[in-house]
Amino acid sequence: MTHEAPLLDASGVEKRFGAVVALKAAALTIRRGEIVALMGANGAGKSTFVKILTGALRADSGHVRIRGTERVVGSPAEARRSGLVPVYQEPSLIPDLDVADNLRLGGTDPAKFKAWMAELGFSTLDLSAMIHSLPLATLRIIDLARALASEPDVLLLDEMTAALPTDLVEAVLRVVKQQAEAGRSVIYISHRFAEIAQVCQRAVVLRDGATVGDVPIEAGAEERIVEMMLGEAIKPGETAAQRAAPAPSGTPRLAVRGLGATGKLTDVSFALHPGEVLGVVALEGQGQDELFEVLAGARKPDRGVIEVEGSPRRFAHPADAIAAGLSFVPGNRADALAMQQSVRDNLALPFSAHPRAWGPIHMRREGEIVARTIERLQIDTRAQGEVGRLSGGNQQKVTIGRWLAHGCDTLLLFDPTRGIDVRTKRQIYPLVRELAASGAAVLFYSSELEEIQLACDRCIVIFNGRVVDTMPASKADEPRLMRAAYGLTESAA
Ligand SMILES: Nc1ncnc2c1ncn2[C@@H]1O[C@H](COP(=O)(O)OP(=O)(O)OP(=O)(O)O)[C@@H](O)[C@H]1O
Repeated sequence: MTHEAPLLDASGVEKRFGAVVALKAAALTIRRGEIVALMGANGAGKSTFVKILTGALRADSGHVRIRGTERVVGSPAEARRSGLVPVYQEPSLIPDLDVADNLRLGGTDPAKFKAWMAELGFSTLDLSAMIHSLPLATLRIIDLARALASEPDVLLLDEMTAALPTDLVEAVLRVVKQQAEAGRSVIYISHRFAEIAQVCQRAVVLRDGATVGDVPIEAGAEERIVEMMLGEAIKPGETAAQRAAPAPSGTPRLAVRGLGATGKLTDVSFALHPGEVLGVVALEGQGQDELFEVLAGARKPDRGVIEVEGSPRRFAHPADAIAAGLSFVPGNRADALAMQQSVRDNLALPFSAHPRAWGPIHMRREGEIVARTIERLQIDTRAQGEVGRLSGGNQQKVTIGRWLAHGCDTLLLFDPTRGIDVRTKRQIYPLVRELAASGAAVLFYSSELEEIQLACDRCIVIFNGRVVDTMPASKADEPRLMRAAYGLTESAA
Protein backbone atom coordinates (compact mmCIF):
# COMPACT_ATOMS: atom_id res chain seq x y z
CA MET A 1 0.00 0.00 0.00
CA THR A 2 1.45 3.32 -1.01
CA HIS A 3 0.75 6.68 0.66
CA GLU A 4 2.18 8.58 -2.27
CA ALA A 5 -0.30 11.19 -3.60
CA PRO A 6 -2.03 10.17 -6.83
CA LEU A 7 -0.27 11.30 -9.98
CA LEU A 8 -3.52 12.86 -11.09
CA ASP A 9 -6.69 13.52 -9.12
CA ALA A 10 -9.53 15.43 -10.80
CA SER A 11 -12.93 16.08 -9.25
CA GLY A 12 -16.07 18.15 -9.82
CA VAL A 13 -14.99 19.11 -13.33
CA GLU A 14 -17.60 21.09 -15.28
CA LYS A 15 -17.60 22.29 -18.87
CA ARG A 16 -20.27 23.90 -21.04
CA PHE A 17 -20.18 24.75 -24.72
CA GLY A 18 -22.92 27.39 -24.98
CA ALA A 19 -26.10 25.54 -24.09
CA VAL A 20 -24.42 22.10 -24.22
CA VAL A 21 -23.37 20.73 -20.84
CA ALA A 22 -20.48 18.44 -21.81
CA LEU A 23 -19.26 17.79 -18.24
CA LYS A 24 -21.10 18.43 -14.99
CA ALA A 25 -19.33 16.33 -12.35
CA ALA A 26 -16.40 14.50 -13.90
CA ALA A 27 -13.87 12.87 -11.58
CA LEU A 28 -10.91 10.54 -11.98
CA THR A 29 -7.89 9.47 -9.94
CA ILE A 30 -4.82 7.65 -11.19
CA ARG A 31 -1.74 6.45 -9.33
CA ARG A 32 1.73 5.56 -10.49
CA GLY A 33 1.84 2.34 -12.55
CA GLU A 34 -1.94 2.14 -13.06
CA ILE A 35 -3.82 1.66 -16.33
CA VAL A 36 -7.34 3.05 -15.95
CA ALA A 37 -10.09 2.87 -18.54
CA LEU A 38 -12.34 5.89 -19.10
CA MET A 39 -15.63 4.63 -20.47
CA GLY A 40 -18.93 6.14 -21.53
CA ALA A 41 -21.41 6.22 -24.42
CA ASN A 42 -20.85 8.53 -27.39
CA GLY A 43 -21.14 12.11 -26.20
CA ALA A 44 -20.69 11.24 -22.48
CA GLY A 45 -17.82 13.74 -22.27
CA LYS A 46 -14.68 11.55 -22.38
CA SER A 47 -12.79 13.58 -24.99
CA THR A 48 -13.75 16.85 -23.34
CA PHE A 49 -12.41 15.55 -20.01
CA VAL A 50 -9.12 14.47 -21.60
CA LYS A 51 -8.78 17.85 -23.33
CA ILE A 52 -9.27 19.62 -20.00
CA LEU A 53 -6.72 17.42 -18.23
CA THR A 54 -4.17 18.08 -20.98
CA GLY A 55 -4.67 21.83 -21.26
CA ALA A 56 -6.41 21.95 -24.66
CA LEU A 57 -9.62 23.22 -23.01
CA ARG A 58 -10.27 25.16 -19.81
CA ALA A 59 -12.79 23.74 -17.33
CA ASP A 60 -15.54 26.10 -16.09
CA SER A 61 -14.95 24.78 -12.59
CA GLY A 62 -13.50 21.83 -10.71
CA HIS A 63 -10.25 20.68 -9.14
CA VAL A 64 -7.21 19.10 -10.75
CA ARG A 65 -4.40 17.97 -8.47
CA ILE A 66 -1.14 16.73 -9.90
CA ARG A 67 1.03 14.79 -7.42
CA GLY A 68 -1.05 16.30 -4.62
CA THR A 69 -0.82 19.95 -5.70
CA GLU A 70 -3.86 21.85 -6.98
CA ARG A 71 -3.19 23.06 -10.54
CA VAL A 72 -4.86 24.93 -13.36
CA VAL A 73 -3.63 23.21 -16.50
CA GLY A 74 -3.57 26.31 -18.67
CA SER A 75 -2.07 25.01 -21.90
CA PRO A 76 -0.88 21.81 -23.60
CA ALA A 77 2.72 22.86 -22.96
CA GLU A 78 2.00 23.18 -19.23
CA ALA A 79 0.35 19.75 -19.17
CA ARG A 80 3.36 18.27 -20.91
CA ARG A 81 5.71 19.83 -18.36
CA SER A 82 3.60 18.20 -15.64
CA GLY A 83 4.02 14.84 -17.40
CA LEU A 84 0.49 14.61 -18.89
CA VAL A 85 0.60 13.77 -22.59
CA PRO A 86 -2.44 12.95 -24.78
CA VAL A 87 -3.07 11.14 -28.01
CA TYR A 88 -6.34 12.67 -29.18
CA GLN A 89 -9.05 10.87 -31.10
CA GLU A 90 -8.16 12.47 -34.44
CA PRO A 91 -4.58 12.64 -35.77
CA SER A 92 -2.91 15.86 -34.66
CA LEU A 93 -0.48 16.10 -37.54
CA ILE A 94 -0.24 18.73 -40.26
CA PRO A 95 -1.23 17.03 -43.54
CA ASP A 96 0.88 19.18 -45.88
CA LEU A 97 4.13 18.62 -44.00
CA ASP A 98 6.26 15.50 -43.91
CA VAL A 99 6.78 13.37 -40.80
CA ALA A 100 10.16 14.98 -39.97
CA ASP A 101 8.71 18.52 -40.08
CA ASN A 102 5.82 17.47 -37.89
CA LEU A 103 8.30 16.09 -35.35
CA ARG A 104 10.31 19.31 -35.48
CA LEU A 105 7.19 21.42 -34.90
CA GLY A 106 6.27 19.42 -31.81
CA GLY A 107 9.86 19.41 -30.48
CA THR A 108 10.02 15.59 -30.65
CA ASP A 109 13.41 13.86 -30.48
CA PRO A 110 13.63 11.91 -33.80
CA ALA A 111 15.83 9.16 -32.32
CA LYS A 112 13.36 8.41 -29.53
CA PHE A 113 10.46 8.64 -31.98
CA LYS A 114 12.12 6.15 -34.34
CA ALA A 115 12.81 3.75 -31.47
CA TRP A 116 9.11 3.79 -30.52
CA MET A 117 8.03 3.39 -34.15
CA ALA A 118 10.26 0.32 -34.37
CA GLU A 119 8.81 -1.02 -31.13
CA LEU A 120 5.33 -0.61 -32.66
CA GLY A 121 6.35 -2.47 -35.84
CA PHE A 122 7.14 0.50 -38.13
CA SER A 123 10.92 0.37 -38.33
CA THR A 124 10.95 1.36 -42.01
CA LEU A 125 8.79 4.50 -41.91
CA ASP A 126 10.24 7.14 -44.20
CA LEU A 127 10.43 10.45 -42.30
CA SER A 128 10.19 12.35 -45.58
CA ALA A 129 6.71 10.88 -46.28
CA MET A 130 3.99 13.52 -46.48
CA ILE A 131 1.37 13.07 -43.76
CA HIS A 132 -1.53 13.28 -46.26
CA SER A 133 -0.12 10.28 -48.16
CA LEU A 134 -0.17 7.95 -45.13
CA PRO A 135 -3.09 5.71 -44.08
CA LEU A 136 -5.06 6.62 -40.97
CA ALA A 137 -3.70 3.63 -39.00
CA THR A 138 -0.11 4.80 -39.60
CA LEU A 139 -0.99 8.33 -38.49
CA ARG A 140 -2.39 6.98 -35.23
CA ILE A 141 0.84 5.08 -34.59
CA ILE A 142 2.91 8.20 -35.40
CA ASP A 143 0.82 10.17 -32.88
CA LEU A 144 1.43 7.48 -30.25
CA ALA A 145 5.17 7.20 -30.88
CA ARG A 146 5.45 10.98 -30.66
CA ALA A 147 3.66 10.97 -27.30
CA LEU A 148 5.81 8.09 -25.98
CA ALA A 149 8.99 9.87 -27.07
CA SER A 150 8.22 12.59 -24.54
CA GLU A 151 8.32 9.98 -21.74
CA PRO A 152 5.01 10.92 -20.09
CA ASP A 153 4.11 10.12 -16.48
CA VAL A 154 0.46 9.88 -17.54
CA LEU A 155 -0.32 8.96 -21.12
CA LEU A 156 -3.93 9.70 -22.11
CA LEU A 157 -5.07 7.62 -25.09
CA ASP A 158 -8.40 8.70 -26.61
CA GLU A 159 -9.61 5.81 -28.76
CA MET A 160 -6.11 5.12 -29.90
CA THR A 161 -6.99 1.70 -31.30
CA ALA A 162 -10.30 2.54 -32.99
CA ALA A 163 -8.83 2.72 -36.51
CA LEU A 164 -6.32 -0.08 -36.04
CA PRO A 165 -6.40 -3.65 -37.32
CA THR A 166 -5.76 -6.49 -34.86
CA ASP A 167 -1.99 -6.74 -35.27
CA LEU A 168 -1.49 -3.05 -34.46
CA VAL A 169 -3.92 -3.23 -31.54
CA GLU A 170 -1.72 -5.96 -30.07
CA ALA A 171 1.38 -3.78 -30.48
CA VAL A 172 -0.35 -0.84 -28.75
CA LEU A 173 -1.53 -2.98 -25.84
CA ARG A 174 1.99 -4.38 -25.39
CA VAL A 175 3.43 -0.86 -25.20
CA VAL A 176 0.70 0.27 -22.79
CA LYS A 177 1.55 -2.61 -20.44
CA GLN A 178 5.25 -1.77 -20.67
CA GLN A 179 4.48 1.79 -19.58
CA ALA A 180 2.80 0.55 -16.42
CA GLU A 181 5.63 -1.92 -15.72
CA ALA A 182 8.02 1.04 -15.91
CA GLY A 183 5.98 2.87 -13.22
CA ARG A 184 4.18 5.17 -15.65
CA SER A 185 0.39 5.47 -15.91
CA VAL A 186 -2.11 5.31 -18.75
CA ILE A 187 -5.70 6.57 -19.09
CA TYR A 188 -7.23 4.39 -21.77
CA ILE A 189 -10.42 5.40 -23.62
CA SER A 190 -12.01 2.73 -25.76
CA HIS A 191 -15.37 1.27 -26.71
CA ARG A 192 -13.79 -2.19 -26.97
CA PHE A 193 -14.16 -4.05 -23.71
CA ALA A 194 -11.86 -6.93 -24.76
CA GLU A 195 -8.93 -4.50 -24.89
CA ILE A 196 -9.85 -2.92 -21.57
CA ALA A 197 -10.05 -6.36 -19.93
CA GLN A 198 -6.57 -7.14 -21.24
CA VAL A 199 -4.73 -4.12 -19.82
CA CYS A 200 -6.79 -2.08 -17.37
CA GLN A 201 -7.16 -2.59 -13.62
CA ARG A 202 -10.29 -0.48 -13.26
CA ALA A 203 -12.72 1.59 -15.26
CA VAL A 204 -14.02 5.06 -14.49
CA VAL A 205 -17.48 5.39 -16.03
CA LEU A 206 -18.90 8.69 -17.31
CA ARG A 207 -22.56 9.20 -18.06
CA ASP A 208 -24.01 12.48 -19.32
CA GLY A 209 -20.93 14.35 -18.15
CA ALA A 210 -20.77 12.90 -14.63
CA THR A 211 -18.60 10.13 -13.18
CA VAL A 212 -21.05 7.44 -12.11
CA GLY A 213 -18.71 4.62 -11.20
CA ASP A 214 -15.17 3.40 -10.59
CA VAL A 215 -15.24 -0.34 -11.16
CA PRO A 216 -12.50 -2.98 -10.85
CA ILE A 217 -12.04 -5.00 -14.05
CA GLU A 218 -12.97 -8.54 -13.07
CA ALA A 219 -15.32 -11.28 -14.23
CA GLY A 220 -18.79 -9.88 -14.88
CA ALA A 221 -17.59 -6.26 -14.95
CA GLU A 222 -18.58 -5.70 -18.57
CA GLU A 223 -22.33 -5.95 -18.00
CA ARG A 224 -22.14 -3.77 -14.91
CA ILE A 225 -20.17 -1.11 -16.77
CA VAL A 226 -22.51 -1.16 -19.78
CA GLU A 227 -25.48 -0.69 -17.48
CA MET A 228 -23.75 2.20 -15.73
CA MET A 229 -22.86 3.79 -19.07
CA LEU A 230 -26.29 3.47 -20.60
CA GLY A 231 -28.66 3.10 -17.70
CA GLU A 232 -29.88 -0.17 -19.19
CA ALA A 233 -28.63 -3.61 -20.23
CA ILE A 234 -28.27 -4.32 -23.95
CA LYS A 235 -29.36 -7.37 -25.87
CA PRO A 236 -26.72 -9.50 -27.57
CA GLY A 237 -26.63 -9.00 -31.36
CA GLU A 238 -27.99 -11.54 -33.82
CA THR A 239 -25.17 -13.51 -35.45
CA ALA A 240 -24.87 -14.97 -38.96
CA ALA A 241 -25.61 -18.44 -37.58
CA GLN A 242 -28.98 -17.20 -36.27
CA ARG A 243 -30.31 -15.70 -39.49
CA ALA A 244 -31.02 -17.11 -42.92
CA ALA A 245 -28.24 -16.37 -45.42
CA PRO A 246 -29.39 -14.95 -48.76
CA ALA A 247 -28.91 -17.28 -51.74
CA PRO A 248 -27.23 -15.00 -54.26
CA SER A 249 -27.97 -15.77 -57.88
CA GLY A 250 -27.97 -13.96 -61.21
CA THR A 251 -25.65 -11.14 -62.19
CA PRO A 252 -23.59 -9.77 -59.31
CA ARG A 253 -24.08 -6.09 -58.52
CA LEU A 254 -20.30 -5.73 -58.27
CA ALA A 255 -17.72 -8.20 -59.60
CA VAL A 256 -14.00 -7.71 -59.26
CA ARG A 257 -11.44 -9.93 -61.00
CA GLY A 258 -7.67 -9.91 -60.59
CA LEU A 259 -7.68 -6.34 -59.28
CA GLY A 260 -4.30 -4.80 -58.57
CA ALA A 261 -3.01 -1.29 -57.90
CA THR A 262 0.42 0.17 -57.30
CA GLY A 263 1.21 -0.33 -53.69
CA LYS A 264 -0.18 -3.25 -51.82
CA LEU A 265 -3.08 -4.58 -53.89
CA THR A 266 -1.96 -7.48 -56.08
CA ASP A 267 -4.80 -9.83 -56.96
CA VAL A 268 -8.28 -9.49 -55.52
CA SER A 269 -11.39 -11.14 -56.96
CA PHE A 270 -14.91 -11.44 -55.55
CA ALA A 271 -18.54 -11.17 -56.55
CA LEU A 272 -21.07 -9.22 -54.51
CA HIS A 273 -24.79 -9.73 -55.14
CA PRO A 274 -27.77 -7.55 -54.32
CA GLY A 275 -29.04 -8.38 -50.85
CA GLU A 276 -25.61 -9.48 -49.64
CA VAL A 277 -23.19 -8.09 -47.06
CA LEU A 278 -19.65 -9.24 -47.86
CA GLY A 279 -17.08 -8.74 -45.08
CA VAL A 280 -13.44 -7.93 -45.73
CA VAL A 281 -10.84 -8.85 -43.12
CA ALA A 282 -7.16 -7.90 -43.22
CA LEU A 283 -4.33 -6.92 -40.92
CA GLU A 284 -2.69 -3.53 -41.37
CA GLY A 285 -1.51 -2.66 -44.87
CA GLN A 286 -2.59 -5.78 -46.74
CA GLY A 287 -4.19 -3.82 -49.60
CA GLN A 288 -7.62 -3.12 -48.09
CA ASP A 289 -7.15 0.67 -48.21
CA GLU A 290 -6.18 0.48 -51.88
CA LEU A 291 -9.07 -1.88 -52.71
CA PHE A 292 -11.66 0.56 -51.34
CA GLU A 293 -9.94 3.54 -52.93
CA VAL A 294 -10.01 1.85 -56.35
CA LEU A 295 -13.68 0.92 -55.98
CA ALA A 296 -14.49 4.48 -54.91
CA GLY A 297 -12.70 5.92 -57.94
CA ALA A 298 -10.03 7.60 -55.81
CA ARG A 299 -7.13 5.47 -57.12
CA LYS A 300 -6.46 3.96 -60.55
CA PRO A 301 -6.03 0.19 -60.74
CA ASP A 302 -3.15 -1.09 -62.86
CA ARG A 303 -4.71 -4.45 -63.64
CA GLY A 304 -7.92 -6.37 -63.34
CA VAL A 305 -11.56 -5.80 -64.12
CA ILE A 306 -14.43 -4.12 -62.26
CA GLU A 307 -17.93 -4.96 -63.41
CA VAL A 308 -21.13 -3.30 -62.23
CA GLU A 309 -24.31 -5.21 -63.14
CA GLY A 310 -22.25 -7.28 -65.60
CA SER A 311 -20.73 -4.31 -67.50
CA PRO A 312 -17.02 -3.47 -67.25
CA ARG A 313 -16.38 -0.05 -65.66
CA ARG A 314 -13.36 2.20 -65.35
CA PHE A 315 -13.43 4.84 -62.66
CA ALA A 316 -11.16 7.78 -63.41
CA HIS A 317 -12.67 9.90 -60.64
CA PRO A 318 -14.90 9.39 -57.56
CA ALA A 319 -17.78 10.90 -59.57
CA ASP A 320 -17.59 7.88 -61.94
CA ALA A 321 -17.98 5.44 -59.04
CA ILE A 322 -20.88 7.46 -57.63
CA ALA A 323 -22.54 7.52 -61.08
CA ALA A 324 -22.20 3.72 -61.16
CA GLY A 325 -24.11 3.54 -57.87
CA LEU A 326 -21.14 2.92 -55.55
CA SER A 327 -21.40 4.93 -52.34
CA PHE A 328 -18.29 5.07 -50.16
CA VAL A 329 -18.03 5.60 -46.40
CA PRO A 330 -14.30 6.22 -45.87
CA GLY A 331 -12.41 5.20 -42.74
CA ASN A 332 -11.42 8.78 -42.02
CA ARG A 333 -14.62 10.65 -41.22
CA ALA A 334 -12.92 13.95 -41.86
CA ASP A 335 -12.96 12.94 -45.55
CA ALA A 336 -16.71 12.31 -45.54
CA LEU A 337 -18.20 15.20 -43.61
CA ALA A 338 -18.72 18.87 -44.28
CA MET A 339 -17.54 19.72 -40.76
CA GLN A 340 -18.92 23.27 -40.72
CA GLN A 341 -22.37 22.24 -41.90
CA SER A 342 -25.22 21.01 -39.78
CA VAL A 343 -26.09 17.41 -38.96
CA ARG A 344 -29.20 17.73 -41.12
CA ASP A 345 -27.30 19.11 -44.13
CA ASN A 346 -24.73 16.33 -43.87
CA LEU A 347 -27.40 13.65 -43.63
CA ALA A 348 -29.29 15.16 -46.55
CA LEU A 349 -26.26 15.39 -48.87
CA PRO A 350 -27.29 12.47 -51.13
CA PHE A 351 -30.71 14.11 -51.62
CA SER A 352 -29.18 17.32 -52.89
CA ALA A 353 -27.19 15.26 -55.40
CA HIS A 354 -30.51 14.60 -57.16
CA PRO A 355 -31.84 18.10 -57.85
CA ARG A 356 -34.66 16.80 -60.05
CA ALA A 357 -36.22 15.39 -56.92
CA TRP A 358 -36.47 18.86 -55.37
CA GLY A 359 -39.82 20.36 -54.60
CA PRO A 360 -41.99 20.85 -51.54
CA ILE A 361 -43.02 17.19 -51.29
CA HIS A 362 -39.48 15.92 -51.59
CA MET A 363 -38.24 18.51 -49.14
CA ARG A 364 -40.77 17.28 -46.61
CA ARG A 365 -39.88 13.66 -47.26
CA GLU A 366 -36.19 14.50 -46.94
CA GLY A 367 -36.89 16.20 -43.61
CA GLU A 368 -38.80 13.17 -42.35
CA ILE A 369 -36.12 10.70 -43.39
CA VAL A 370 -33.37 12.79 -41.83
CA ALA A 371 -35.34 13.08 -38.57
CA ARG A 372 -35.93 9.32 -38.55
CA THR A 373 -32.23 8.62 -39.07
CA ILE A 374 -31.27 10.89 -36.19
CA GLU A 375 -33.73 9.01 -34.01
CA ARG A 376 -32.76 5.50 -35.12
CA LEU A 377 -29.04 6.08 -34.68
CA GLN A 378 -29.61 8.15 -31.55
CA ILE A 379 -27.39 10.88 -32.94
CA ASP A 380 -26.63 13.33 -30.13
CA THR A 381 -27.80 16.56 -31.73
CA ARG A 382 -27.08 18.92 -28.88
CA ALA A 383 -24.40 20.54 -31.07
CA GLN A 384 -26.17 19.85 -34.35
CA GLY A 385 -25.54 23.23 -35.98
CA GLU A 386 -22.01 22.13 -36.89
CA VAL A 387 -21.01 18.50 -37.35
CA GLY A 388 -17.45 19.37 -36.33
CA ARG A 389 -18.69 20.04 -32.80
CA LEU A 390 -20.25 16.62 -32.31
CA SER A 391 -18.39 13.94 -30.38
CA GLY A 392 -16.31 11.59 -32.56
CA GLY A 393 -18.76 8.71 -32.31
CA ASN A 394 -21.68 10.94 -33.23
CA GLN A 395 -19.79 12.24 -36.28
CA GLN A 396 -19.25 8.64 -37.33
CA LYS A 397 -22.97 7.96 -37.02
CA VAL A 398 -23.63 10.82 -39.44
CA THR A 399 -21.25 9.36 -42.06
CA ILE A 400 -23.11 6.08 -42.21
CA GLY A 401 -26.55 7.46 -41.38
CA ARG A 402 -26.42 9.41 -44.62
CA TRP A 403 -26.59 6.23 -46.70
CA LEU A 404 -28.87 4.35 -44.36
CA ALA A 405 -31.32 7.23 -44.73
CA HIS A 406 -31.10 7.65 -48.45
CA GLY A 407 -30.62 4.04 -49.52
CA CYS A 408 -28.11 3.08 -52.20
CA ASP A 409 -27.25 0.39 -54.76
CA THR A 410 -23.82 -0.57 -53.53
CA LEU A 411 -22.36 0.57 -50.26
CA LEU A 412 -18.63 0.45 -49.57
CA LEU A 413 -18.18 0.65 -45.80
CA PHE A 414 -14.63 1.04 -44.50
CA ASP A 415 -14.57 0.36 -40.77
CA PRO A 416 -17.92 2.13 -40.30
CA THR A 417 -18.34 1.63 -36.55
CA ARG A 418 -15.01 3.18 -35.56
CA GLY A 419 -15.47 4.91 -32.21
CA ILE A 420 -19.17 4.06 -31.93
CA ASP A 421 -20.43 2.88 -28.56
CA VAL A 422 -21.67 -0.64 -27.93
CA ARG A 423 -25.38 0.16 -27.95
CA THR A 424 -25.28 2.07 -31.23
CA LYS A 425 -23.17 -0.62 -32.88
CA ARG A 426 -25.87 -3.12 -32.04
CA GLN A 427 -28.37 -0.78 -33.73
CA ILE A 428 -26.25 -0.28 -36.82
CA TYR A 429 -25.83 -3.95 -37.77
CA PRO A 430 -29.58 -4.54 -38.22
CA LEU A 431 -29.80 -1.30 -40.23
CA VAL A 432 -27.06 -2.54 -42.59
CA ARG A 433 -28.94 -5.85 -42.87
CA GLU A 434 -32.16 -3.93 -43.63
CA LEU A 435 -30.42 -1.99 -46.36
CA ALA A 436 -29.24 -5.27 -47.90
CA ALA A 437 -32.71 -6.79 -47.54
CA SER A 438 -34.05 -3.87 -49.57
CA GLY A 439 -31.70 -4.85 -52.42
CA ALA A 440 -28.43 -3.06 -51.68
CA ALA A 441 -25.08 -4.83 -51.98
CA VAL A 442 -22.68 -4.01 -49.15
CA LEU A 443 -18.91 -4.44 -48.92
CA PHE A 444 -17.91 -4.13 -45.26
CA TYR A 445 -14.28 -3.87 -44.13
CA SER A 446 -14.01 -4.18 -40.37
CA SER A 447 -11.04 -3.99 -38.04
CA GLU A 448 -13.17 -5.71 -35.37
CA LEU A 449 -13.34 -9.39 -36.14
CA GLU A 450 -16.55 -10.04 -34.20
CA GLU A 451 -18.41 -7.70 -36.56
CA ILE A 452 -18.15 -10.21 -39.40
CA GLN A 453 -20.58 -12.59 -37.69
CA LEU A 454 -22.79 -9.74 -36.50
CA ALA A 455 -23.17 -7.91 -39.83
CA CYS A 456 -22.10 -10.05 -42.78
CA ASP A 457 -23.23 -13.07 -44.84
CA ARG A 458 -19.80 -14.06 -46.18
CA CYS A 459 -16.31 -12.72 -45.90
CA ILE A 460 -13.03 -12.63 -47.73
CA VAL A 461 -9.66 -12.40 -46.02
CA ILE A 462 -6.90 -10.44 -47.72
CA PHE A 463 -3.24 -11.11 -47.03
CA ASN A 464 -0.39 -9.55 -48.95
CA GLY A 465 -2.77 -7.98 -51.46
CA ARG A 466 -4.54 -11.27 -52.33
CA VAL A 467 -7.70 -13.01 -51.23
CA VAL A 468 -6.44 -16.01 -49.24
CA ASP A 469 -9.68 -17.28 -47.76
CA THR A 470 -13.39 -16.91 -48.23
CA MET A 471 -16.04 -18.32 -45.90
CA PRO A 472 -19.63 -17.96 -44.79
CA ALA A 473 -19.90 -15.51 -41.89
CA SER A 474 -21.37 -18.27 -39.72
CA LYS A 475 -17.96 -20.03 -39.90
CA ALA A 476 -15.92 -16.85 -39.47
CA ASP A 477 -14.88 -17.26 -35.86
CA GLU A 478 -11.96 -15.23 -34.61
CA PRO A 479 -9.34 -18.05 -34.62
CA ARG A 480 -10.09 -18.90 -38.25
CA LEU A 481 -10.06 -15.26 -39.31
CA MET A 482 -6.79 -14.64 -37.50
CA ARG A 483 -5.09 -17.66 -39.06
CA ALA A 484 -6.16 -16.55 -42.52
CA ALA A 485 -5.29 -12.89 -41.86
CA TYR A 486 -1.73 -13.91 -40.95
CA GLY A 487 -1.52 -15.88 -44.21
CA LEU A 488 -1.63 -19.28 -42.50
CA THR A 489 -4.20 -20.78 -44.83
CA GLU A 490 -3.82 -22.64 -48.09
CA SER A 491 -7.25 -22.05 -49.60
CA ALA A 492 -7.79 -19.17 -52.00
CA ALA A 493 -10.99 -17.71 -53.34
N1 LIG B 1 -16.58 22.65 -29.38
C1 LIG B 1 -17.77 22.17 -29.03
N2 LIG B 1 -18.89 22.92 -29.19
C2 LIG B 1 -20.11 22.46 -28.83
N3 LIG B 1 -20.32 21.26 -28.27
C3 LIG B 1 -19.25 20.45 -28.09
C4 LIG B 1 -17.92 20.87 -28.46
N4 LIG B 1 -17.07 19.86 -28.15
C5 LIG B 1 -17.82 18.86 -27.61
N5 LIG B 1 -19.12 19.23 -27.57
C6 LIG B 1 -20.25 18.44 -27.05
O1 LIG B 1 -19.92 17.93 -25.77
C7 LIG B 1 -20.50 16.64 -25.59
C8 LIG B 1 -19.42 15.66 -25.15
O2 LIG B 1 -18.55 15.39 -26.26
P1 LIG B 1 -17.24 14.50 -26.13
O3 LIG B 1 -16.53 14.59 -27.45
O4 LIG B 1 -16.48 14.88 -24.93
O5 LIG B 1 -17.88 13.05 -25.95
P2 LIG B 1 -17.17 11.60 -25.91
O6 LIG B 1 -17.61 10.93 -24.65
O7 LIG B 1 -15.71 11.74 -26.13
O8 LIG B 1 -17.88 10.86 -27.14
P3 LIG B 1 -17.33 9.78 -28.24
O9 LIG B 1 -17.35 8.43 -27.61
O10 LIG B 1 -18.37 9.87 -29.32
O11 LIG B 1 -15.98 10.25 -28.69
C9 LIG B 1 -21.19 16.30 -26.92
O12 LIG B 1 -22.55 16.60 -26.82
C10 LIG B 1 -20.52 17.23 -27.92
O13 LIG B 1 -21.37 17.53 -29.00
